[in-house]
Amino acid sequence: MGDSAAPAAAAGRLEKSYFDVLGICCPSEVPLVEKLLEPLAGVHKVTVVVPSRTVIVLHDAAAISTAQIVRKLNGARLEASVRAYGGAGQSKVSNKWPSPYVLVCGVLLVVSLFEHFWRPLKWFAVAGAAAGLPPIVLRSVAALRRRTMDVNILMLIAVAGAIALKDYSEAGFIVFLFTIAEWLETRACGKATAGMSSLMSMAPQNAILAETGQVVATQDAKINTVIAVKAGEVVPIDGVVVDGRSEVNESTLTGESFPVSKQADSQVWAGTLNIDGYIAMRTTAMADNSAVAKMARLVEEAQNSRSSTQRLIDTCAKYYTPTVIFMSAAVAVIPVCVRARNLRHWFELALVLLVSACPCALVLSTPVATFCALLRAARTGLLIKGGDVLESLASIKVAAFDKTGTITRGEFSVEEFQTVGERVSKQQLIYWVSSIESRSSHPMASALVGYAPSNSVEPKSENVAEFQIYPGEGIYGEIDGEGVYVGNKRILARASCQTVPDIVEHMKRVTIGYVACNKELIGVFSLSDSCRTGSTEAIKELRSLGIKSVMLTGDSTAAATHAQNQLGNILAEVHAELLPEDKVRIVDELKARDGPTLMIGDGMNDAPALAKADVGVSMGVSGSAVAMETSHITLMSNDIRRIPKAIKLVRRTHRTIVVNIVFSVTTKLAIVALAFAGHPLIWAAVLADVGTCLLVIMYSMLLLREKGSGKVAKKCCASSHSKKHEHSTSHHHLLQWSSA
Ligand SMILES: Nc1ncnc2c1ncn2[C@@H]1O[C@H](COP(=O)(O)OP(=O)(O)OP(=O)(O)O)[C@@H](O)[C@H]1O
Ligand SMILES: [Mg+2]
Ligand SMILES: [Zn+2]
Repeated sequence: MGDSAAPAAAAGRLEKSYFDVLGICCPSEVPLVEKLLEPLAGVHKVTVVVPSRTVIVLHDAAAISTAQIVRKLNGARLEASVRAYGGAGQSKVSNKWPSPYVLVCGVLLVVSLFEHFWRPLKWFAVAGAAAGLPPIVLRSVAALRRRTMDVNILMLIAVAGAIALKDYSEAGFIVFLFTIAEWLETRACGKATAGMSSLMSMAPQNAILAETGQVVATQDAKINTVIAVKAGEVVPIDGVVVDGRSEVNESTLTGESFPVSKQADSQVWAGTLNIDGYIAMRTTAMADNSAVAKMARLVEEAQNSRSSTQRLIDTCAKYYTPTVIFMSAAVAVIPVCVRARNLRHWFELALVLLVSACPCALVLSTPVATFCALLRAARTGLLIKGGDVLESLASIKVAAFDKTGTITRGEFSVEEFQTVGERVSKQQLIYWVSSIESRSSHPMASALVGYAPSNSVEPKSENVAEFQIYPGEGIYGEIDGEGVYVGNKRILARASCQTVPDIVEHMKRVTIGYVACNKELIGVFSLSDSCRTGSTEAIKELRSLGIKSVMLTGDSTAAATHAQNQLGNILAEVHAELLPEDKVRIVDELKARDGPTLMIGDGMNDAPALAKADVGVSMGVSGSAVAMETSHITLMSNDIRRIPKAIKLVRRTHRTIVVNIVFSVTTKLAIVALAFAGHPLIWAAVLADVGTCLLVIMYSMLLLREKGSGKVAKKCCASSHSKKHEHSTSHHHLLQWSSA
């Protein structure tokens, strides 16, 4: 909400409000809602999310209030209500029973079934139809006033036609089927809506100030406010712990339910649960900008980016309805003009065609499935940014992984640290390196900064001047009046340093860093990192899905090969010593050679490659906002096993959509074919229309259900144990440098 408000602040306060609109039963109501709201003064943008029956309105709060919008929608019998930020979904619960209209209609219809015993009972069917009609009539009138054709009007014509043909029980059945199916659809969609709103209401609405104990609205809390979170409470805003320690369950964000321990300086996220212990935390974002709020916004916006399949369907539907209505009119009128025999038959055929003009099941086939898949993915800690991404993800052939921070943990430890030559003492070298590195956010930097205190050195980033980053090489900074370069072999060339040392055998497994000053090598260090738990599993699973995995890294060939060995040589290709632009080039080559390519990176200097790939996945909830926005998918947890899972989910979604489309098209065709073949059954046409709609929704909902879940084996990759062993032995070696 805050985001969208910012640019238009001058035009008054723009607000994004959510409305639950139960009356949206068919995509054909979308234009109705748009036509209703868009002309209103103060309304800037209207978004209709059919699967969750939500209308999102961007409006100027000063010019038009939410109450006015609700009144407008309810004027068209759309059963709208405001959804409060946080407190969503209650209105859905009241839908346990169908409306009294439907119930009365049903009872009267059952009574009329006994007309064979007593003829006058047939009038009960008419009464039943009349009982169920009022909501349909009111909505038809509303639609007519807006000059939009909608399903209510089609149904009304069908009922009128059936009565004109003196087919009273048919009329009653049409009304009953239509209204009961509508209720069932609402109920079915309720689950999806509830899931969506639980995503939006994960963070509590109030926060407690740590100093005064005062309760304030989360939305009003400023950045750098210290708030208190007691055991059992949900963290209201993103922030950093300043005091206390506790275990936090982050499953709402990451989908992983094991507790994460937090102490001073740990980051905590809004929407996560403080299990035990009291923490005081300093907020680092406004409530609207917390990771969870962004996540909810992204899922909701994903609705707007329609896949190509859906665009195709929408275009077809646009021509389909008028064509069929025109045909139906022709079938009704022409026989009358040519004085054909059996006018009744032609009239029935016309009515069947008319009812079949509603393409709702086909139009719903993609968005409901997409919606459920996006929601399901979000619940397991995977933010997918649009329906179109689902489609590309389903056809991925190659997965390119960044190494540091993606396949490996990105948590380096300093193995060895040595001076070269006599220019500086080890203490001074550590001081220089750690101070310069404290300006960098590279995963290696934090290891080097953390190495200083253990050698009784305090890094001073304020003493560094002219700091510079050379992507894929290293960094430069001036300290104590000296220009110091830290980085890989490439940085030595930049530092015009002649001496390139040989590397001894045991060093070939690790990442080596060089320190140069005044065209001279003054130090070397080695860092090691280990593979993430589950990297091997993830890559194996991808292979079983027919997807080839490759590694793209800026690190040395030695370190890359070592990681490949740790993984048991399951990567099809390893490319090392790459600059960010090399990664882009290789992604391009992979796309041309092997097909649709997925790129997974930690988003820092991988951003161009992520953007180039067909699907870019960025890692981590802590990833910068930019990374989250440029990638197509954000992995909220760092578990890359979510990738093969996501691919399975989207492939399943793809199958669901195909089934939906085939099913809804064939039923419609069958009914029309049957009618032309001499069996124009109006009630069957209505049943086919509302029934397929309902089945499409329910079938898509199955995507929300877990399939063989909850069994994420917490297996450690076997090689990580042997790796630890190697570390301890390598400490005993001394570096032998053959520098001149
Ligand atoms: N701040 C830094 N301090 C020391 N060395 C650095 C620093 N930044 C980069 N380097 C060196 O440059 C190399 C390439 O860096 P780059 O960020 O492109 O890749 P990476 O993130 O280490 O690896 P990957 O591409 O697998 O994520 C690193 O392996 C490291 O040797
Ligand atoms: Mg990286
Ligand atoms: Zn329909």
